[in-house]
Amino acid sequence: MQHVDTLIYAGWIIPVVPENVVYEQHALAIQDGKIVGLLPNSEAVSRFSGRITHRLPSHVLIPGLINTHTHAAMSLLRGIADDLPLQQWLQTRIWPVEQACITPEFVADGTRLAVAEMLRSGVTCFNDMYFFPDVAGDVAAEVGIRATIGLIVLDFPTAWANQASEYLSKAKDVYKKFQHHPLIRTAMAPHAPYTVSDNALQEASELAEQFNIPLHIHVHETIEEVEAAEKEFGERPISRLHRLGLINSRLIAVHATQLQNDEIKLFAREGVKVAHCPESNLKLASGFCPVPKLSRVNIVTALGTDGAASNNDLDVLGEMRTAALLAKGLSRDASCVPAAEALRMATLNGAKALGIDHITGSLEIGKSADITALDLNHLESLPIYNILSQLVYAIGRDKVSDVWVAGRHLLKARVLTSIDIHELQAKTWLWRERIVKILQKQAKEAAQSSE
Ligand SMILES: CSC[C@H]1O[C@@H](n2cnc3c(O)ncnc32)[C@H](O)[C@@H]1O
Ligand SMILES: [Zn+2]
Repeated sequence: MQHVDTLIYAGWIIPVVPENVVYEQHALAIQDGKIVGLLPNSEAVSRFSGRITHRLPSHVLIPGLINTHTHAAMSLLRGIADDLPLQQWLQTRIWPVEQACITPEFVADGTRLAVAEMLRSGVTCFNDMYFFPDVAGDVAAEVGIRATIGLIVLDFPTAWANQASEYLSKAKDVYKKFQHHPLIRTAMAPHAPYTVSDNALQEASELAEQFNIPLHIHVHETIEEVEAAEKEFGERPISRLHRLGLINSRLIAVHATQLQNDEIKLFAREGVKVAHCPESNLKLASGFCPVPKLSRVNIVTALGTDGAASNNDLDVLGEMRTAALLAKGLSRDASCVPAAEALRMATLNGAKALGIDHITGSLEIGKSADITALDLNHLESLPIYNILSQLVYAIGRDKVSDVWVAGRHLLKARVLTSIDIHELQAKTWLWRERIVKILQKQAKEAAQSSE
């Protein structure tokens, strides 16, 4: 009999690795934050005794979901600008507000709000890109969620830095700050080809190489982005990134809605990973990432929500469903992105994109106990013939009951254990008041300048 920290008896376990396997009546044993046993309940009873034991007979355990692209703190901007295309949304609505309200406090409170939402949606890891990445990393560490924090680079001044050289020097500091943290990693995060110069892109790429971390960038998000680059530089952004040395296996290409066949071949050859954000792309009418073509050539495609100001939620379970339905609808092939592939995109592929698939992304012995439990004993999720079908096509994030990150129970029967939600709600209401004032002032100024 082996004594372990936690033993979870479950109705079903979908480990993701091996592929297309569903274990019924199985248990997970956890010691020191890692999975040390995955075996039938009947055997677990005599092999393990848990200091804490959970009996979840109507639940399915899956690897914690991974949000491969978000701007966490933008949760505080949810709903301030809807029904606009990307550039209008960014330039006329989002950037002016960000210019007026971004502070370390905004990022701390916004990131905590996002983390609370993500944990309650079954997300155990997120890949962030936002101002004050040091603060976002501190919040993630304090709550106990796994995160890759984007070391942002832009070519214009913001509250975080004044010019590319300052962004790059702060990137080094933030990288060092989290270098040895067990849950927090970093990635270089130049915002997009249209906001970062050749020099800064190259330097960001060199730092990614030096630090051995991913490089995360919005690219080919819309046809307008590609056409503007062709007009201005006579070159498509991916070709420019290739010329500058950024097209390699560290690259997480976010959105990638405009891909020619030669670009897909290039991505496949170089091992580029794609972060597909179907709901943000739909809402901003940005276009469609060619997921079936990418999977045909084995490009790792993961899922992201983007920020809550363009999505407008951080629901990766919802993205799985949208990704599967969108791929089928666009290809007119119902077999495209089957449920198991959608789940792999939201788990293992996210871990692969972030270079942490040796740690997380599947429920395997030796990996971190990053686990999401969903309770299926509800009218909306019965009867159960096919658990994967239920997970991807039928249920919503409200069925997420429990979440563990590195064995730590962060969501217990839908209650967050490391966030004071009353304080968080109060702070969010205060931010709403401040942001409404900013919006009113900006609307007044816009009206005056158009008179
Ligand atoms: C450098 S901090 C991140 C920066 O990105 C902006 N942003 C949010 N969503 C998108 C998107 O879909 N495409 C491009 N840029 C986006 C965000 O507002 C911050 O300014
Ligand atoms: Zn984004």
